[in-house]
Amino acid sequence: MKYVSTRGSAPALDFEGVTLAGLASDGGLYVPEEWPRFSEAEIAAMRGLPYAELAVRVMLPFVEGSLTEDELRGLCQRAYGRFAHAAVTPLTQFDQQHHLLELFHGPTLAFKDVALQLLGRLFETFLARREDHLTIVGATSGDTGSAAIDAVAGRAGVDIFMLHPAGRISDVQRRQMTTVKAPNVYNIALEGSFDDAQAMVKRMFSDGAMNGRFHIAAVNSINWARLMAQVVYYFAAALQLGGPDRKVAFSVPTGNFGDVFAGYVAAQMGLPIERLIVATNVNDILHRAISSGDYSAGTVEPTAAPSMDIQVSSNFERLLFCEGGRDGPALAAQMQGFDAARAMQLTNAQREGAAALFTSARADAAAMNESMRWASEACGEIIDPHTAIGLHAARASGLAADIPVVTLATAHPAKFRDAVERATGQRPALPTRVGDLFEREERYDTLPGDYDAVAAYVAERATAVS
Ligand SMILES: Cc1ncc(COP(=O)(O)O)c(C=O)c1O
Ligand SMILES: N[C@@H](CCOP(=O)(O)O)C(=O)O
Repeated sequence: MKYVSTRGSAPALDFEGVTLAGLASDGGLYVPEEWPRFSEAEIAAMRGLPYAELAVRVMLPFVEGSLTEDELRGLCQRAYGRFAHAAVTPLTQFDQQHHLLELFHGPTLAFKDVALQLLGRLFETFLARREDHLTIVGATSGDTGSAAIDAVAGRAGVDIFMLHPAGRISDVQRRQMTTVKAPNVYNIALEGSFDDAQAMVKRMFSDGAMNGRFHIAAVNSINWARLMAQVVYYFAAALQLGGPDRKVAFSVPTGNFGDVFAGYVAAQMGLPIERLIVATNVNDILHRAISSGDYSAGTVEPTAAPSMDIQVSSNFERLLFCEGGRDGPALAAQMQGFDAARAMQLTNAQREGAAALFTSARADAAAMNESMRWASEACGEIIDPHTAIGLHAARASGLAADIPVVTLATAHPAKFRDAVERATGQRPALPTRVGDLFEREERYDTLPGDYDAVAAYVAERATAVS
């Protein structure tokens, strides 16, 4: 399997190459040269498989040439062995039509664990084959950071520098990162928004001075391996609800467009999907882009669903590439225009291509709170604010009653206890697997929103490879 950059001028790489590269050298994102496709019979034969085995079946075509089936199986068994639920991503039911895919049974209580538990092990496997040292630089609005740190803390050959927007994530999210003591973990509270942090991470990949000395690597969803692992749970849910004989819709709380793009990949691989609903909070650039073609970034507004407080959504570029005729140079020009103006219009092909599978909805604070209350009062389920936004969009979707709609539950409600308590009057308890989070000492540095300050901080602490 070869991977190409969305901007057309970086070299094509194999799976090992893209996993270690993160962002492509031309600033683009890697996507498979073509989508592997399963027949209906092949998908039907996946019914009833344990999660780790399903993961092997779904991901094998993507790792071809870099991992054997047995190597992939060993990695999946170890990664998913750490989940607190035997089904890894269990499905529960709200009512006749609506279902909840619980993605928060991993060590750090959010869907990010599904991919990052695997990615940490992929790094370890590939590093064992070469003399190298990775300097992971990541940006987080709260959940990627803790999942990535859990996945690589204490591992040889890796340092991780994680930037979060100072004061804009929940106390549980912050402590899950800043109380980790491993010497290879560096937490930076950045004065600015998640978008500022993400822009700095991308800039570091194209900074010759940093790249020349360090092997900069990515744990954000710019790294293809993140999305690949997330494709699996779309298959898991659809198979339980009658797929491939029956179409299923998914409602996905969205920020960086990674999770919902994984659903798009599942559809390209042959999984019958009726609709992918892109659910945003008031930081609604993706809702505007899908509904009217207007991709223009405003100022980030802090909300009670902070992990989705994102305006510049990195994986949207992957969709624009795939639905815009896979024309790298044209997309590079379009993205340069966006970088300069922070605004662009989708082309007709991009709009129409997206409209074939995606719809969107936006939830403000009132809608989000009403959704948490409905789940609690009508169904006895406590859900987190991000999931509530997905559920709001699912219930507003107007899909025919015989189409099952699965809302992705992207975080455990205890990660956002204050917001959940405000909406429902109930304060979710932290699961015992996160231990004595509030007794542990925190360790992090605060830096100004200035690229040079962040680059100097990393350069002083990272391990040079040349
Ligand atoms: C809890 C939670 N829900 C939803 C999202 C949005 O996912 P994505 O960025 O893949 O669209 C995030 C962060 O990205 C998150 O942490
Ligand atoms: N919501 C995310 C933001 C980063 O997204 P990623 O999927 O690109 O890593 C977070 O929790 O950090």
